Amino acid sequence: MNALLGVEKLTRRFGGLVAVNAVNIDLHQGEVHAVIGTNGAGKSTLINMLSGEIAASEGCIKLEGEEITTRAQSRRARDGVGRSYQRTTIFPEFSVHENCRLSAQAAAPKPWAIWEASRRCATSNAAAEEALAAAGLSADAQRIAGTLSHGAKRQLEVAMCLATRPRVLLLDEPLAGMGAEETERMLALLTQLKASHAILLVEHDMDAVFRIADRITVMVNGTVIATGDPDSIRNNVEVRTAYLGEE
Ligand SMILES: Nc1ncnc2c1ncn2[C@@H]1O[C@H](COP(=O)(O)OP(=O)(O)OP(=O)(O)O)[C@@H](O)[C@H]1O
Repeated sequence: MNALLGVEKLTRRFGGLVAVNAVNIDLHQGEVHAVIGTNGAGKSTLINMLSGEIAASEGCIKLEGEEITTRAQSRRARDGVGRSYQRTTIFPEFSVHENCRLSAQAAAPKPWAIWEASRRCATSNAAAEEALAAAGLSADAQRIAGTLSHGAKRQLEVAMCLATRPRVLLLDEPLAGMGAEETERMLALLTQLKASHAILLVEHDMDAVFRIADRITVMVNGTVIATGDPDSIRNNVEVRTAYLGEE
């Protein structure tokens, strides 16, 4: 099966530091592909290059076989690459629904075309409602976003990403700071979403990663040292030594 998002030899340098070094990674619809690694391994830099937030120094990114390496972030979002952030990015004074609608509108082909506002609004409203339903937040649509629990805020971020109708979801630590129950809810959501999306998951919660991931890529100092299913990664001697801290 062809990758929805394919990455070849992707590299990013910051001055003399090679933060991401010739990384190859394939994301397929129907799979949660987790990227793990110690602090500073290059995981966020990798996501930032895939979403178009920062430019690659070298290498190639293809969406359904078409090269998008130098495409602007806004265009990538329209083309189906959606992302969530490590830190909460919601507007706390706005309702849950408004947060999603704004996200949908920002990803619309002409977000600045105010003379088309009502038509755009209808489209964005529909996208927001669909996204809230998918994320299990419909009942909270009219709540002020800032009053949600931490876990529900992270779910809202995923919903905001879904409101842009992506095919690829790039999720940067969606479980950070969550309690056990919130974690379960998010894992159930990701399991449901993978049927129709390719998901890249950067996450420090190893129990969750090994439970939910179909494929795991391990990075150390910018370089991929292993990729495989959870069992092969668990039993990989290099990974156990370099990352899981075993001799
Ligand atoms: N804008 C930047 N300028 C200079 N160096 C940077 C920049 N962004 C990241 N780095 C460096 O690149 C390396 C990789 O950082 P990155 O944030 O991608 O790691 P990470 O695996 O996401 O870490 P964490 O798990 O702590 O979030 C680190 O050494 C970091 O200090």
